[in-house]
Amino acid sequence: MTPTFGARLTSTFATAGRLCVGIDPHAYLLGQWGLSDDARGAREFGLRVVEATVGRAGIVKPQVAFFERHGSAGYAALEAVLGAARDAGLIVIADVKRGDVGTSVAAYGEAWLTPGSPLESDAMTISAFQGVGSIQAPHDLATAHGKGLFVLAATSNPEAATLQTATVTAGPTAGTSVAASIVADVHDWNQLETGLGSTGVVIGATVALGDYGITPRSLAGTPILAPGFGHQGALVSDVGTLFGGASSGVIVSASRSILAAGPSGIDAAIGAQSAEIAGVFA
Ligand SMILES: O=C(O)c1cc(=O)[nH]c(=O)n1[C@@H]1O[C@H](COP(=O)(O)O)[C@@H](O)[C@H]1O
Repeated sequence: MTPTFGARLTSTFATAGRLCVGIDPHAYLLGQWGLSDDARGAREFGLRVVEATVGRAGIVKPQVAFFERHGSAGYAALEAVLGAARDAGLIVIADVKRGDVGTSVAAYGEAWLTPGSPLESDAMTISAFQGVGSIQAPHDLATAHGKGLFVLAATSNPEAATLQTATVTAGPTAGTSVAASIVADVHDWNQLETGLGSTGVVIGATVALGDYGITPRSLAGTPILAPGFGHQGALVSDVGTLFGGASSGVIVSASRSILAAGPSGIDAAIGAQSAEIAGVFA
């Protein structure tokens, strides 16, 4: 039987740690790396990051936007990077942040989570701001194939707080914040699994859970993709303060702070970041 995504994540935490290396080929980074700002540059950049991650961390997160900038050639580059990462045994989280009415988001799920699809990944980021019910089809598809979802809840960008702390006025989660409501619905899904579930949430390491009314207990069994470390200012040493009892589900995600090391320094940068995280979680 195919292992669940939650089970794969649990064993990756044990064997390779919980660093997620973001693959974000910003134009300025391609320049710093001596690469062209085109699909070929993005491909070489992505493949080099994958190579550097193998043996030093277990998870990568290609940010699809930086490949999409280059059109269809960028997508071909992305396919090569996704394939190389999956062939190397890394967990690949496609950072696509898709969201739409259910029938359309179902097709997004098929694109990123169907085994054998050109863009096959192990998990995708997804938006439930059209209602958690709108992502039921990708959830079911993910479950069927041992894949995962990471649902945006409390994102790292400061301008998101006004909307994400707004109060839900109807339904079973009435009275909670939008972010806490999403966390609660995801928690319900994960109760159907034992151990770490396969549906995660995205909670920025730059936010305070209390400001959103999110309790560590409501995150039990839910993987947490936590971007915001490094360039956006969050410190790995603060994980315990930020996530408390929910820390065991945290994936520490960083992109620019690692990628800025350049092609010759990236191996050491990933190794050092992994070691720091291992020290904090020891
Ligand atoms: O889903 C994400 O990964 C994400 C969610 C969020 O709330 N904030 C956030 O920064 N991200 C992504 O995480 C990465 C952060 O990059 P750095 O700030 O360079 O580490 C980018 O690819 C963002 O798109």
